[in-house]
Amino acid sequence: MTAALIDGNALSRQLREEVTHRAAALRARGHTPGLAVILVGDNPASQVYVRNKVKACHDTGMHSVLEQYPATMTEAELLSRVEALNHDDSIHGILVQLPLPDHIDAQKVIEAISPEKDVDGFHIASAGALMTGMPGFWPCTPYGCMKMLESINYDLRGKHAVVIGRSNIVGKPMALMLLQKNATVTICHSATRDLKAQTLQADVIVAAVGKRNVLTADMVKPGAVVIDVGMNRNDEGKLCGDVDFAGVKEVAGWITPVPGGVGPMTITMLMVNTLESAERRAAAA
Ligand SMILES: NC(=O)C1=CN([C@@H]2O[C@H](COP(=O)(O)OP(=O)(O)OC[C@H]3O[C@@H](n4cnc5c(N)ncnc54)[C@H](OP(=O)(O)O)[C@@H]3O)[C@@H](O)[C@H]2O)C=CC1
Ligand SMILES: Nc1nc(=O)c2c([nH]1)NC[C@@H]1CN(c3ccc(C(=O)N[C@@H](CCC(=O)O)C(=O)O)cc3)C=[N+]21
Repeated sequence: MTAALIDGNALSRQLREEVTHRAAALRARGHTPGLAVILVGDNPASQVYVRNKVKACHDTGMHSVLEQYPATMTEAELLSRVEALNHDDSIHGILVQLPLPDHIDAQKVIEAISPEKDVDGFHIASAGALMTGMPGFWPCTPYGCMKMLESINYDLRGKHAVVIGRSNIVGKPMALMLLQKNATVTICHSATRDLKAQTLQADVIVAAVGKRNVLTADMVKPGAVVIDVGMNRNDEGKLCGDVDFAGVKEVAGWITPVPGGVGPMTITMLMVNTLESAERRAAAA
């Protein structure tokens, strides 16, 4: 058996087309959606990601500003930039690219972003809204994974979902979203004793660890849905996920590739969140 591919590029194209239409409607009413991206330091991977985000804004007819600062920027300087963007009416979403240099407290910077503009969904208010089922921005990566499940009409009710990883930006919100759709959810992490015993029970597996080959074919129940969030480099320097794709695709029912899976969906959901922020703002104006 060979798994069906869930194509993040194709699904992104489809969703971005809808975003483009809704952004045009807002522009026509004088409310151009705007995203501000702040990058501190010169991490080459971060530079690629932020450029992709700015390009996605351009492609969907949204306004974007990219603010780049040297790694020597102080925390106080960064907080004052965030504060200025909180009050900038042309900006509906603020994203501070992570990781930040060690001398800056990332959580403090995230909490400085106005929750109305927290399109990353990292603010404590956004996390609380997700946990309690209140309206708020959902973190883009797990939100994109949910859209991928939706795209195959997957009914999560009563299914067993295993999330590997418990970070605040991927694993934990992923588990909450699956729970909200009535899955039975298990969260695994570095202290989990027998990962394979857990994943073999799963109808849906989300791997969000950051290590190659965390999930191999012997760990997957035939027909399961496998979503690979990981972004790693293999020995040849090529991008790869947490899943042994070649092996697992022979067992799984559906699988997401890396590249071309969750990565592009993350950027797409950032566009969706920014658009919705602008729509809310326009409705209140
Ligand atoms: N596609 C995309 O758009 C995005 C991709 N990513 C990628 O996803 C991956 C995860 O990111 P992120 O959540 O930020 O990473 P973190 O490093 O914050 O979290 C990794 C998690 O994996 C757990 N873990 C580590 N080793 C094991 C193991 N052997 N078995 C089970 N669990 C383990 C850790 O456990 P513990 O808590 O106990 O330490 C932790 O909870 C990375 O590769 C990252 O690059 C991230 C964001 C967006
Ligand atoms: N405040 C903040 N918000 C984030 O959302 C955020 C962040 N910081 N820091 C880093 C992680 C990582 N991340 C990715 C987004 C897209 C791809 C992506 O588009 N990947 C392409 C390949 C890109 C390439 O070729 O390198 C793919 O998978 O097909 C990857 C990773 C967002 N993150």
